[in-house]
Amino acid sequence: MTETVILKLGGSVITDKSGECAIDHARLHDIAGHIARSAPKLVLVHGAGSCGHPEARRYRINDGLDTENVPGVYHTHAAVSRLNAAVVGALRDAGIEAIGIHPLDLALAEGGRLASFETRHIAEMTGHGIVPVLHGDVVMDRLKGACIVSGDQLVTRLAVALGSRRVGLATDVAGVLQNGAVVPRIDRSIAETLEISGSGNTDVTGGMRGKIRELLALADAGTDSHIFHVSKVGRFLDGTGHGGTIVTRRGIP
Ligand SMILES: Nc1ncnc2c1ncn2[C@@H]1O[C@H](COP(=O)(O)OP(=O)(O)OP(=O)(O)O)[C@@H](O)[C@H]1O
Ligand SMILES: C=C(C)CCOP(=O)(O)O
Repeated sequence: MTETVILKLGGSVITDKSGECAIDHARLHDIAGHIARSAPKLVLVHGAGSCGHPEARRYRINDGLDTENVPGVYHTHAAVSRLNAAVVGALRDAGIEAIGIHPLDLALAEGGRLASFETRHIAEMTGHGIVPVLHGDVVMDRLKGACIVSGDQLVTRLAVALGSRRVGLATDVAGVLQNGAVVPRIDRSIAETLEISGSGNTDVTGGMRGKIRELLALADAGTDSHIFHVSKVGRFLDGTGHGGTIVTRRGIP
């Protein structure tokens, strides 16, 4: 059986993160072309960038719901759903049988972590050549009312649920950087020695630090993952070198 590839497109690479829901349609067109050419069995996840992070921050979604911020559930979800429609549209224009899936509809969190997340229909879809396109989202939370679940958290959950061993995250940097140079492999002990911080733009899910936390947990569960510059999506899909970082459980061999 063909292996399922999980690819996350960072919000920073499909939107202009300094603006307000500024979608980079040219970039989406380019990425869709790479996916169409390599035609993997694929689950796509994307981040929110400027379509969701500004709303999540404005309505303080990660503080939990109170009497003031309930409308933020709608506004945050609407913003990232707009981006999801654009991603699905670009893929479909490239001839890919893509369909949008919204975590708000099928997930429940507890204290910011996914407590339940239905994935069986996603496996069915990939078996029929459909590319499900999920995204970081606002999700109802049994302890906080609501929270933001990042695309990075979804990636790790999907990889475990679908048994995927090919997990890639395309972002706006060449990989995890130390003094401007890519660190080719990191495990938990190496990560502790690096300066890994948040994003330079509005980001409520921890930027690169949040990403590495999720991916180290995935590595602990036995699956390595790859972080690379978005210009290397085609190379990741083809299995050729992407020049980025591999997050792994093992140290440098
Ligand atoms: N050591 C580091 N190496 C690389 N990037 C780092 C590092 N520390 C912090 N960063 C920041 O992390 C950013 C990437 O994380 P970010 O969350 O913005 O990416 P994304 O996944 O593309 O976006 P989104 O969360 O919207 O999906 C980089 O642009 C950089 O500013
Ligand atoms: C802010 C929202 C709605 C989702 C965040 O997902 P991420 O961009 O993958 O961190």
